[in-house]
Amino acid sequence: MPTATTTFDLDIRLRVSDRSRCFELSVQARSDAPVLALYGPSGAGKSMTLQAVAGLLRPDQGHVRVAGRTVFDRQAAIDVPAAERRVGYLFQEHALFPYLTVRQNVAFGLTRWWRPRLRAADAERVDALLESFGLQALAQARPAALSGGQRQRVALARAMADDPAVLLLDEPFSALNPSLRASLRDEVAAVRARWNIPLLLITHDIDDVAAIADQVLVIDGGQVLREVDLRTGDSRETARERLAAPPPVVADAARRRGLRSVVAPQG
Ligand SMILES: Nc1ncnc2c1ncn2[C@@H]1O[C@H](COP(=O)(O)OP(=O)(O)OP(=O)(O)O)[C@@H](O)[C@H]1O
Repeated sequence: MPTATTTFDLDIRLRVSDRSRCFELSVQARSDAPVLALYGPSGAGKSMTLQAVAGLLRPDQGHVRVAGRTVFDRQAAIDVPAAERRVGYLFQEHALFPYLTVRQNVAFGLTRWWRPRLRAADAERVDALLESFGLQALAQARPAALSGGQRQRVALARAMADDPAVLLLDEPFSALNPSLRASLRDEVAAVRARWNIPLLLITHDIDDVAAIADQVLVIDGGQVLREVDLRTGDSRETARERLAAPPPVVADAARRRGLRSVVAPQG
């Protein structure tokens, strides 16, 4: 059973269809890992899962509990709006507002259309984030004038502005030059440690998983096929081989028994 403060307690069931195709998502997971990764190929259902956690997509059935708080429960008719979930979201392309300065981008989530000026406490937090992310000198710059790494730092600072309980990262490194990826993975890991905030990361890149994940849910066809805990037993290299192995046929049955157990690798 999950504890009252389990970081992620997910039971997300959702069916989407258009005229020619239909996709069923059924993801059940519980985790207290500092960095949880959903790892799988294109079309596996990773983004849908992340969107359901963020409140950008409403499941048909199930529940979403984040840091001990129920933000969605179909049966209990709970559906907390995205803006009130205390979930920071780092988008794939970082999605910075091109006409806003770095400071305005970071502050964006703290302003409202009826209150465009920052409150004093919020302004202090924005300044602290700019300092913490080494962005003070760039505060008045626009995104077009920044490097890929600097843009990621702005996006991370913006995601942290509203004091989230968790951070969701959607393929955070895929838009970056390969030579930057390694250092930015380190940077994300450092941010996580500095702010002591749990991360849920989706990726199709095994190098991301090997570099920063503590626990991995291997997902394909809308289901979790295997769970691997990188903190126990094997070295990261061995775990990497296990993640690359074909999915075990017993995975589905094991998943139904409860995802806290690590499903043994086959082959
Ligand atoms: N309205 C829809 N009707 C039918 N299928 C859909 C619909 N919307 C999304 N899908 C399918 O759902 C599946 C899961 O999509 P999702 O975006 O979650 O995948 P993903 O694992 O994040 O992939 P990627 O890494 O490419 O972003 C995909 O196969 C997608 O084509």
